[in-house]
Amino acid sequence: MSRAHLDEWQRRSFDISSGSCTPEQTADAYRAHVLSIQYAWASAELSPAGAASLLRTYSERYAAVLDSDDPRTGLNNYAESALQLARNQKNHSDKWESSLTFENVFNLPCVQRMMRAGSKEDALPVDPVDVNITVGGEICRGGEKGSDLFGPPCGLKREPLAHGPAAPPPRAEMGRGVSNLLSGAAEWARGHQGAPPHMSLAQNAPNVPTGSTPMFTYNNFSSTGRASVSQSSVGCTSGSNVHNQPVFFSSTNPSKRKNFYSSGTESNRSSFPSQGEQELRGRGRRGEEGVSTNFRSAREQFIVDQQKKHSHQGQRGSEANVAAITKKCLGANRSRGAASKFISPMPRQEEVGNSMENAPQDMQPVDERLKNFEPKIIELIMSEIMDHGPPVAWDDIAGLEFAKATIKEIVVWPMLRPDIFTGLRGPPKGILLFGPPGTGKTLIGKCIACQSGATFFSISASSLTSKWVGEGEKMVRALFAIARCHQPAVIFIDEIDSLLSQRTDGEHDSSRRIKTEFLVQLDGASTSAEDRILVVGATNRPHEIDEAARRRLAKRLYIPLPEAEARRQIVTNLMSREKSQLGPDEMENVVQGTEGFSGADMTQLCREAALGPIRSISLSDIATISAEQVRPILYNDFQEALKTVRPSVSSKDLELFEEWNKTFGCGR
Ligand SMILES: Nc1ncnc2c1ncn2[C@@H]1O[C@H](COP(=O)(O)OP(=O)(O)OP(=O)(O)O)[C@@H](O)[C@H]1O
Ligand SMILES: [Mg+2]
Repeated sequence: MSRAHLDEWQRRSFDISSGSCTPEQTADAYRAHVLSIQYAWASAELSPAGAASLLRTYSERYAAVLDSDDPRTGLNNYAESALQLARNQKNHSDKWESSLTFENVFNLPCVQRMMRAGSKEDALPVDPVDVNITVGGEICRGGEKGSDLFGPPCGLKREPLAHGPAAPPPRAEMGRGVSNLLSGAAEWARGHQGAPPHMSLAQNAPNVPTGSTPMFTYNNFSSTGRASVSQSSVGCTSGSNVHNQPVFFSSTNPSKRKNFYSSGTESNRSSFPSQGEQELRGRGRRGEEGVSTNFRSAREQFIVDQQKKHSHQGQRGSEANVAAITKKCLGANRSRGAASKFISPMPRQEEVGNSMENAPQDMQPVDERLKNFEPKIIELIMSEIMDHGPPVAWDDIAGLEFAKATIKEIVVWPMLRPDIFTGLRGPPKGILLFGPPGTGKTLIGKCIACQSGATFFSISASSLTSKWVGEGEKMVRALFAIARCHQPAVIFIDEIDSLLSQRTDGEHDSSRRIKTEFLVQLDGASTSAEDRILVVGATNRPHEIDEAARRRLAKRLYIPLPEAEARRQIVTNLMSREKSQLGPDEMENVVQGTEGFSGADMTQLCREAALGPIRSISLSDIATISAEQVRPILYNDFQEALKTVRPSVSSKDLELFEEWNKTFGCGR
């Protein structure tokens, strides 16, 4: 060990053995010893055996200081010290002071209302019953039974129920906090309005009209069971509003806890509506009262669905409206991410109401052929899958002359002159664009969308397959049905391999059904010969496509890597939009140097080269330099870019595509 290390070691050893150090200092010294040993061992200043022995010794001593129960020599009381420190810290809430005082709390409208209600023996004009509890058929009131659980609000006088109206409690007794005051006032008021004999626990200014039935009753509730009931999710069948808030219940006896949830006489139960009904009624009431409810449990939804199923035809329109209002995102336009807002798949109560009244007529399915489809599916396809995107012209696609000519022949002309393209000249129902990644398949799809004049449905396979079980087939059926209503139509399915991959034994049933449905639709079994619907699929994994699907996608066009001329065109196109100086020879060199590049690789190369002029600016100038002062893109930038941008398609992959093209492709 070096001399400096030894000095340090010595000093710490004295510290430890002197006996005058605090446990913290001793622990620090041991810890420092351990680190020094680790360091010396790592830098080979100590033999492994020596290091191991020292480490063991000092780690044990260090641990002994940490774990010691003796507050004088050990650190085990560190938590206490930490708490002590934390206690001394002021936080924001310490500075907060309530603006409510004993005086002004009586001026609050709700308190005034309660006090008026109490004195008039009227029903309380305040909101809901939050807790209705029968205890063994007796009246259980705070302070009389289970006072710990349903204890009286602090400082409130209790009046027996049998007593007539009494004066409001004195102010001085109500002064221990607003919540106590409110619940206390409610409790007090309850005593004067002839509450039913089964009910006597009110936390939130309850209002229980005579004859109301509690949702839960408790027969065996013991006064010794300690529990705190804040506000409860239990409701009553009266017209009261119900707040869904938790019951916090802790009983020393588990059977009591069970009784809390399950007890209730048969007669009680038989007179109750089912819980589901109650929940629905409760929610219906909430809807009437304008309290928005975003959440529905699966059970509630099931009940609603059942009701819908059995209701009359007129409901269909309202469902359409619901779907129209509940705009969900699917397919390419769906925005995702942490910041994107969650959209519930269910319509909110108020939306249902509004939609029935306000939705325009055109939101409803107009075509007879669509009447068997759920409006929400129709709306999804109509609003999200039809996609026109940014304009792309045929000239924007470099090379690929054969593919472009074929597509024009199949897609564009028949759309323009359906009268000529009949019989044997009729266009195929499906075409497949296949080839290595980044060669322009999706670009062609966008171009068809802009140039064909047809209604264009751009749908990603995932938006069909990721739907709930059973929805996928419906989506496919609806897609074709809608396309039929909007002829001429092109259905473009990017990455079609994920939808129509070969069927295997182990695959999920739902994806198999989607595939089958798609094949049926593609086959035209449910479409007539006159239908002008073209399916265009694009894939870079053609060998994964099911043979049945392959047959139906009759025109299979290979979209190869761009040839020299096409590469030149891509660079020329992109450079024409920038400030660049590339002589003909230099251009030729770039073209020759990019053999095997895809269209996407070429684009990437140009982007990289375009950064060259920026990189040549010094850091101090970058903030101030004007756009005109940035030098043009030069051949040198391409040379530099070529050092980092590599072709993304391997020659082995290329062979596979060529092979597949020879076997199944329709090119020359
Ligand atoms: N022939 C081309 N002409 C002009 N640009 C092209 C061409 N091919 C590719 N590109 C460029 O590459 C980008 C990617 O192309 P595109 O998305 O169409 O590839 P793709 O064949 O669909 O790839 P993938 O199989 O991976 O989906 C395009 O946005 C375009 O900038
Ligand atoms: Mg693509």
